[in-house]
Amino acid sequence: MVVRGAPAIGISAAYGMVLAAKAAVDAGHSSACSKTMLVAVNAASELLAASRPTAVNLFWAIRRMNRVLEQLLPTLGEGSVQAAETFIKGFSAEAVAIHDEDLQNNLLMARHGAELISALAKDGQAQPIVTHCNTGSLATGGHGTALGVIRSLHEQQLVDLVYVDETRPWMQGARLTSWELQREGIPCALIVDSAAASMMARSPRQGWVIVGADRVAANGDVVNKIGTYGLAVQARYHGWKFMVVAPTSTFDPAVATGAEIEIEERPGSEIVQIGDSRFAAEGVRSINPVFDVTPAALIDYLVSERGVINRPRRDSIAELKLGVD
Ligand SMILES: CSC[C@@H](O)[C@@H](O)C(=O)COP(=O)(O)O
Repeated sequence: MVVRGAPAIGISAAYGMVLAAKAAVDAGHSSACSKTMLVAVNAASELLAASRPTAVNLFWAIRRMNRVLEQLLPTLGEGSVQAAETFIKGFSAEAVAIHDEDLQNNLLMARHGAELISALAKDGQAQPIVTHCNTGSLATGGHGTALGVIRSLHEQQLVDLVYVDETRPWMQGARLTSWELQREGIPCALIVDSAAASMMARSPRQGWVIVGADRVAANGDVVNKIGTYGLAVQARYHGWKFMVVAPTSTFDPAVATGAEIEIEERPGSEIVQIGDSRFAAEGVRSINPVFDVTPAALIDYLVSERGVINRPRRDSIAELKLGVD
C-alpha cells in the first residue's frame, strides 16, 4: 500500500522490472547475458504480479514490459557492457512510455469528462460532487482519473463542493484526496462514507458521483474501492449522475462480467482498529473486502481516453476493440 491506485500500481510495476534488470546488470559487473536477465526479470515480475490481485493495470503493465523484454533479450547475447547499456535504455524507455501515456490519457479523460458535465450543467451552475477513494496524481501518472475531471471542472468554475468520502478502512479519501483537493483550492468537505446518501438527499441540486476504477469488465461492470457500488445505488435513487473515469489500461476484455474479478480481501486488523488503537469488541469476526462490483446498469457515463460511453454495455465496450492478450 505504499504505491496504490490502479494506474500508479501498473507504472510502478514497469519501473520495478527495470530496476530488476539494472540489478542483474550490476551483479554481472556491468554486463548480463540473456539467460541471467530473463531469470532476474521473470522473478521480479512474478513478485510484482503477486502484490495485488484486483487492479488490472498491474498485469497489463507487466505483459507490456514482458513483450519488450522478449524483443530485447536476443540483443544481450553472451553479455557485453555495451549490449547491457542498450538493453537497459530500451527497457527503461517502455516503462517511461507507460508512465507518459498514463499522464496523457489522464489529461484526455479530464477533458472528455468535464466537457460532458459542463454541457449538461443547466445555466452553467456549479455542481455538487461526491467522490470516493483517491484517484488523483497520487494514484496515477500525474493528473488523475476522477480527480482529473474534477480539476478540469474547477478550472471552469463548475465545482460547487466536492464531498470526499473518507473511504474506510484505509482512508484514502481523508488522507489523500482531501489533501490533493485542498492543495489545489478546490472546495471540498470530508464526510464519513455513510453520509453520502444524506448529502445527496439534502442537496438543493442533483449532482455527480465521480469515481475511478480498478478493473472494467467486458460488459461494463466496474470494480472499484469498496463503497462504490453503494454510491451508485444512492446516485440512481436520488437522480444524481454516476460517472466512472478509467483509462483503457484498466479495461479487461478477458473477463466477461464483474463477478469473475478477484476482489482483494485485506486483514481484519484494518477495520477493528485505527492505528494502534483497537475499538472493536475483542474476538469479533471481521470481513474486509476492499473492492466491490458496480453493475454496468448503474453507470451513466464511462469515460476513457477514447471518449465517453453513455450507459456502457457489452456492445459499446466491444466497439473500443481492446485486444485480449
Ligand atoms: C486511480 S483510479 C481508481 C482506483 O484505483 C481507486 O479508486 C482505488 O480503488 C484504489 O484502491 P487502493 O486500494 O488504494 O489501491
